[in-house]
Amino acid sequence: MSADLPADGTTHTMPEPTPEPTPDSVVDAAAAAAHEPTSETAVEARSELAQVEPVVGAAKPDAILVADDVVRRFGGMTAVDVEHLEVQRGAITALIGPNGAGKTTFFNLLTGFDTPQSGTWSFEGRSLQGKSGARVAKQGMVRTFQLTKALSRLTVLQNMLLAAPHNPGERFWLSWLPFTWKAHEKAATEKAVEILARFKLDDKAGDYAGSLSGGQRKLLEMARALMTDPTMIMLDEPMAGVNPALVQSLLGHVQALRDEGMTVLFVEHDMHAVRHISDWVVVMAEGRIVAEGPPKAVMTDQAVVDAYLGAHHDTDLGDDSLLDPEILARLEAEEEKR
Ligand SMILES: Nc1ncnc2c1ncn2[C@@H]1O[C@H](COP(=O)(O)OP(=O)(O)OP(=O)(O)O)[C@@H](O)[C@H]1O
Repeated sequence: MSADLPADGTTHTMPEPTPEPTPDSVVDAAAAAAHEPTSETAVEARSELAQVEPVVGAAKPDAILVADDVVRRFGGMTAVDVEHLEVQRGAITALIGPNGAGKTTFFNLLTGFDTPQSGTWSFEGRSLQGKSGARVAKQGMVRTFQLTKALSRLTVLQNMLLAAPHNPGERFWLSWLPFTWKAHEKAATEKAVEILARFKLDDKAGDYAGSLSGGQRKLLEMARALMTDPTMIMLDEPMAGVNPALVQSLLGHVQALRDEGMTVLFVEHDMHAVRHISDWVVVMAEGRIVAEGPPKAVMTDQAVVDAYLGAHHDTDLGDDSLLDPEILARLEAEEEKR
């Protein structure tokens, strides 16, 4: 992780232009949204989750992340009080809830960017308690960061290289051996360009990250995380501030990660972004998990409706107008198949 990243996991964003929808982004979205699972893990995860009872704290057949009694208080206020959560391997799990529900705090705790008053949690059977964000990432659980001011002054490629693991240039004694870091830099650059191409950002490699549109920044955040070949990717509000045309493309990219066998957990407060792509939805309100289950079941759960309506009366539980009708039809057809 870069020293430029804030230690407390907070984020800073710069004002950004809203890009016009382009035919390319829509075509790209259509291709991505039509993506069918290609990994056995993803197919298995789906069918295993279909057998799980949608109750809070439900055991998962193949849990990759397990959290118990995680409590975080700020002064007298309890921001997070999660009794038990299991996240299924190979699936997309959405952590949703109204503003102030404790999602970001819980996310920061799990990824080593904040410390709870109590609690235990483990990833692939190994405890993550007390481990720093960098150690958590080394174990294969990698989170995205919103572009900080410092990172936006670097080029897209420099951002990617900063995220590369085991950069020998960072180690004093290795920095004296040019052949070591040159070979590493070459390999890292090739990998970065390959990942950027996947997100159609390769032609932006030399541009300042701060010049990217909202949607392109989100893609760069995902691309950076992939530099470490994670087993599980944790996305921090992947759709926030993104132009509707690119939302579809982003959803497709998130699905593609899952369909290649990665486990995805993402935090989002907007329901519409969640219901078409998630295999499982976990809902937080006032620090606690109030519901979990498949998207359809969760959206009609009274505790969820109450939590959202209690937090803001004008919350829209699913604005499909953000989705292109053709993409929406495909997503709905996929949902039906599940
Ligand atoms: N560093 C902090 N100091 C004091 N209170 C905090 C701190 N961080 C979060 N909180 C409080 O904890 C509660 C949960 O906040 P959190 O940001 O985790 O919610 P959230 O569900 O992510 O909300 P949003 O969707 O608005 O981002 C809120 O009441 C918030 O004000």
